[in-house]
Amino acid sequence: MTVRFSDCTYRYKRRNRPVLDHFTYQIPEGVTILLGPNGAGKSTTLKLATSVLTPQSGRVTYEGVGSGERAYRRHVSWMPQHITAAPGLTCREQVAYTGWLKGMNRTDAWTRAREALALVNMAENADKKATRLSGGQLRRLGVAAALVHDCRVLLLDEPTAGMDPTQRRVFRDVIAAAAATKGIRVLMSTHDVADLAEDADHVTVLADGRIRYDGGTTGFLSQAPDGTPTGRLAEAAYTHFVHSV
Ligand SMILES: Nc1ncnc2c1ncn2[C@@H]1O[C@H](COP(=O)(O)OP(=O)(O)OP(=O)(O)O)[C@@H](O)[C@H]1O
Repeated sequence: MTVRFSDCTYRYKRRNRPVLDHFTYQIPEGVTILLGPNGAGKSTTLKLATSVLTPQSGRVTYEGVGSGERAYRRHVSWMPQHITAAPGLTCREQVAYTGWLKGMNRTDAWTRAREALALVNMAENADKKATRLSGGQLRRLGVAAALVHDCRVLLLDEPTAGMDPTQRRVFRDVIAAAAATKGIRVLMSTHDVADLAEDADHVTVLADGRIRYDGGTTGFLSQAPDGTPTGRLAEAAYTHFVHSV
């Protein structure tokens, strides 16, 4: 049960070339990182999957439900790039409020907000004002808000941008644990090739709107040239797929 792109073409207004041209893809199981150079089409792909954009031709579906339908958004959730702390609300209130906006009743939203915060290691901050969180904590609050209802697919567009290495590690551990606990699929774009590829289950590399690699992390790393130092395998494999095809 996943999000599928079937023969999708998307072109921005006033651009001759489509960003995605007859693009077919499905979000794999577990945690997938979406890599690609600037302008490759990662954000466009994620925006189509979130239903913010609609393809001019082709379809984006979850189990046959089109991305424009209300039911689609029950299964597919996303974290915005910029999380805003709601003034005056505690973390639990902010997450519960999101649940309520998504159609949950107040009691369920309140209970599930506590569970979602625990899932992202924020239980101890439940009663803290959201405006007092650090940047890394605020993104985890964003993940809790995205997970407050029972979604099956979670989309994240460069969620670790601007984080320091420690925050990045905490964040991706949280995502991996949440994905495993809830059995959801996660698609996460990133430029942090070096330290993320080794943690993901799956890697998709996009360049010029085309998929250059879509497979397991081990297969991805194995494409690094012989003799590449261990710490640089992901970067070397990425360079191979982006520049040699
Ligand atoms: N609103 C828009 N209007 C016109 N062109 C756009 C718009 N948004 C993106 N583009 C163009 O579409 C192409 C793909 O952009 P997209 O943001 O999907 O790439 P990306 O892989 O996410 O890039 P980055 O890594 O820089 O965020 C780029 O050439 C970009 O300039």
